Amino acid sequence: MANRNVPIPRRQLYIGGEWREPVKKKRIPIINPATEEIIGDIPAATAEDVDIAVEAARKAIARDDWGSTTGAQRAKYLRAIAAKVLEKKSVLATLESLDSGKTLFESAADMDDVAGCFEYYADLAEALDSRRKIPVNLNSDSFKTYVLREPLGVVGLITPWNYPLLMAIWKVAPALAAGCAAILKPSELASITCLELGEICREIGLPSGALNILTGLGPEAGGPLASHPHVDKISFTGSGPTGSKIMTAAAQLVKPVSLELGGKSPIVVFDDIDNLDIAAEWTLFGIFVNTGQVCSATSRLIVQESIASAFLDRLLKWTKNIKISDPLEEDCKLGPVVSAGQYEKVLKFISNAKSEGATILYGGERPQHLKKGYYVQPTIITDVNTSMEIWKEEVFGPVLCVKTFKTEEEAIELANDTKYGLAAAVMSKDVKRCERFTKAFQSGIIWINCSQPTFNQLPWGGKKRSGFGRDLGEWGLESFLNIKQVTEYTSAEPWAFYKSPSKN
Ligand SMILES: NC(=O)C1=CN([C@@H]2O[C@H](COP(=O)(O)OP(=O)(O)OC[C@H]3O[C@@H](n4cnc5c(N)ncnc54)[C@H](O)[C@@H]3O)[C@@H](O)[C@H]2O)C=CC1
Ligand SMILES: C[N+](C)(C)CCCC(=O)O
Ligand code: NA
Repeated sequence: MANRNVPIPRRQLYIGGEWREPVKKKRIPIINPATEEIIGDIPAATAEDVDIAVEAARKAIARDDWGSTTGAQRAKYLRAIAAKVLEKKSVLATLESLDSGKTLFESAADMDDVAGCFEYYADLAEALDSRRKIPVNLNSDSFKTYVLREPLGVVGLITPWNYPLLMAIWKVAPALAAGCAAILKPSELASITCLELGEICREIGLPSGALNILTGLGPEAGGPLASHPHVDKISFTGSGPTGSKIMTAAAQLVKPVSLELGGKSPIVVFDDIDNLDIAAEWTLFGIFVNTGQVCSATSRLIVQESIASAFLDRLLKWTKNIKISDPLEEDCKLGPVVSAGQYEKVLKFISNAKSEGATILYGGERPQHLKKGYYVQPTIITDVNTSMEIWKEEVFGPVLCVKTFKTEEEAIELANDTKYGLAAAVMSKDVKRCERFTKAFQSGIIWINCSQPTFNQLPWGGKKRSGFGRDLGEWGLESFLNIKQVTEYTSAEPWAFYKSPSKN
């Protein structure tokens, strides 16, 4: 087992390049979901701190050392952060696991992804220098013009607990690459690694105020950020109801938002697959990785009737093989869910499914061998119909529900039978069929013969109730840029729209 005695640093808010005690001096306990113990605390920002942070961010933009940087200069900062993340990888990964319950293997992989994301946006920041000013030919003798891409300004980044540092970095890295000044508000359920990012920024000498980190409760710290008149954009990842509140607050000021809001994504498995085990493993990974707390989790298995019983049989064998333990234990593949609230919520979804007439084929309870911690067995639910809660609502836990189909048309209808539209997966060796599904799926992310692999280069986001806007790729950078057209009258002749008074 990894060292669980990694000390939890006691931090303050990171504002204007310094650690600063919250104005109201409040703190929130940190709970380790594997032990239910309080292992430290984080500062709790309120509206007063949001004001100070917004001011620090505005100053950063007004100062040459941040506001006048080239993309190449910002790329140096981003690469320095990436290098520090890798240098501190083992401590950061342990802290992430202690805070969120994520397996140590996954936390370590997240830290690699965090560093990779900073490096990717460092490249894009450099490329921005040559694409900052785009000439546009007007075919006009009287006008010349160009289009500028500039930083949008001060941006608020409100992020969830399921990938505490990684989800923050998906927004922080492009915001800094674009030249914005950012205020990050991570989730109160898992903020440790985001505060450590503050220490990294201090160590590498990121200009003060370019990134500010305000931990605290959603309504108390996130709310004032979303409604702040001097915050130019909010980028949010989290639940639908909170996304809707943020959009409502932002709408009062016509502040742009981008929202990434979970889903109930389908995985469709056809009987033409060559290898049941390969398909079974992807299906499992799609719902049990990170204990199912993934917005893009493929939580609805739609399997062709002809192979359903053989496939479920295989799924069960693989599921029974999943090691459930303290996330710091060697080879742990399923840790606890993040909090007591999430634990209750997941178990309630399971009991509601039972009372609505579904069958708990496997799991559904807390594992017998773990007396403490917010553990839930990997759970597979069958005899599901489309009016049940378990078919319709996002569980955000290790719970897969299963339906069978006969025809391709039926499979498409079931796949799209959801208010969400984040991701969708199809498993088939028929290339044409996979193309038909790619077109038919109503979502932003399509996986063919896999589920969940994610790349920095590719746009991440959904449609329908899964939100709008895209993180990652060039789209993630665009969302932090303002597009400015510059038009110049170059003719020596008068405009001659009005009658000239000198001709009276
Ligand atoms: N799509 C996704 O990636 C995620 C989905 N969820 C789903 O949401 C459920 C609730 O989890 P929560 O942690 O409560 O998610 P949440 O959506 O409430 O929290 C996400 C972020 O929003 C902040 N926030 C909360 N209320 C706010 C407000 N009024 N104004 C501004 N910011 C606010 C939170 O502090 C956190 O930083 C989960 O059970 C899960 O089903 C949760 C986290 C991530
Ligand atoms: C694809 N993965 C698992 C790396 C990240 C999913 C991000 C999310 O839950 O929003
Ligand atoms: Na925690």
